[in-house]
Amino acid sequence: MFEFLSKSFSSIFSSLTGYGKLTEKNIDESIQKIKDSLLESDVPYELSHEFIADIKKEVIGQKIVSSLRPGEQFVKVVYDKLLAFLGGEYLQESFTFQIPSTIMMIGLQGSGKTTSIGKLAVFISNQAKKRGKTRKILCASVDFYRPAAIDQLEILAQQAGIDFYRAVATDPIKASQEIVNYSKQHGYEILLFDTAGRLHVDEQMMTELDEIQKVIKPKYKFLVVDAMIGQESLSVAQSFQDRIKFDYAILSKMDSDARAGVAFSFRYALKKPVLFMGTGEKIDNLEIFRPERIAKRMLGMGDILTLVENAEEKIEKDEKYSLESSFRSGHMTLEDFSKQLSMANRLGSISSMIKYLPGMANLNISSAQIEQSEKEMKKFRAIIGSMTKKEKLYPKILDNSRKQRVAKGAGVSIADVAQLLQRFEQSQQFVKLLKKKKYFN
Ligand SMILES: Nc1nc2c(ncn2[C@@H]2O[C@H](COP(=O)(O)OP(=O)(O)OP(=O)(O)O)[C@@H](O)[C@H]2O)c(=O)[nH]1
Repeated sequence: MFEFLSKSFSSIFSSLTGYGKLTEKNIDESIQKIKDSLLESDVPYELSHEFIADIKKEVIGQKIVSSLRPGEQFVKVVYDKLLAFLGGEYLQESFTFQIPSTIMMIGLQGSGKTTSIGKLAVFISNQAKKRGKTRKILCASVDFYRPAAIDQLEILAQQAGIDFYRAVATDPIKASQEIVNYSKQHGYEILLFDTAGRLHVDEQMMTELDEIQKVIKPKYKFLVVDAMIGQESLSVAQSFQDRIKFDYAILSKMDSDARAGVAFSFRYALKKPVLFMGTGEKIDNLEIFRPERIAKRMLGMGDILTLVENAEEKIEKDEKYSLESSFRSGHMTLEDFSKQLSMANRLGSISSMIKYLPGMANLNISSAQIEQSEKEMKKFRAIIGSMTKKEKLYPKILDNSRKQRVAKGAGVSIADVAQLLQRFEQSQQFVKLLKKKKYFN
């Protein structure tokens, strides 16, 4: 999703860092490259132009700070501007829903409203759990337009472990009142309310949504926007804003190969914060939209923190293992390595992890290479699984006969065992390097 921008941004910045000072000529070249990459990633022309004009104004009028090299100073200007575009004053690190509240989902058909209800339910439940609480959450739908939509919500509610109510009335307005009454009577703290979308912005849909909101009086109105439809989603969002007004947006399908244009433009164009982004079809594929982190990802600075958080969410408490701690300490044993491999397995594919790592956007890793690495990872886990605890702690004791035993146990060749040990050694070097570079200080 963000790789496209980061690739061109990182190439600009590495070319600029070579210069002793910023001249108007090399600034112009770099600025043109940024503009091209914005346009290619589907940012509307006027927005790209505005972004670039601001940067130029700032860089040219700026004195070079002595502690920064010119290239670094340029990066800083772009980063600050990017941050303002992505989030401005709204730089949320977390978000808590008020209790009680009704959350209304609006958006075009297929934008991801129903899926996002399941994801929000999991998000709210997990947040409460962290504080030792449980939340009474109900979901319901008035999507009588697409017959399977209500059944889909019922299935999602089961997966998310929340309650579901099917209204008896089949008129959207009457059903809305019925759902609100049911929710109040049963003391629900959160009501997640799904509405019908249409394939295009449509007057009938807007009128219906407006009537519904008058009945249910939502505390939060979320517009769900499919990031895959690109620039057009901005005008769709504007239509919803004009007629219904929404409080926040959720950008869904950010895992797709959609270009980053919507993420870049939404906040600035609509003057409404993006609160979450959907990063997959599964119920836990929801991330808070954190402008700082996204700006860094766009600039190719990676996002280890998000990776660590994903890991922490997915790993059971008793076996919780922090990737960060071995990175911080600069030490890693084979046991750590093995835990990281199984954690990576639970986190998803290597390809989905790679985008979080600094500098990776530049590497041009092919899907064949990723597939190969995934196979290797499986093999490595089997090999480590065949080792004794002592061997895992002190791999140096693995002489030929031990290696043979381990290979046999894992059903691999002795060369595979040697390869694993070599990889482990490289990872150790990498972790030491991170420590040395004070990556985490
Ligand atoms: N890859 C990916 N797929 C998603 C994401 N969010 C939703 N989807 C998929 O998009 C499709 C449409 O999602 P729905 O939640 O049914 O969309 P909706 O807005 O409720 O659609 P209607 O009920 O028809 O109005 C489904 O196949 C979802 O699995 C996401 O973040 N990533």
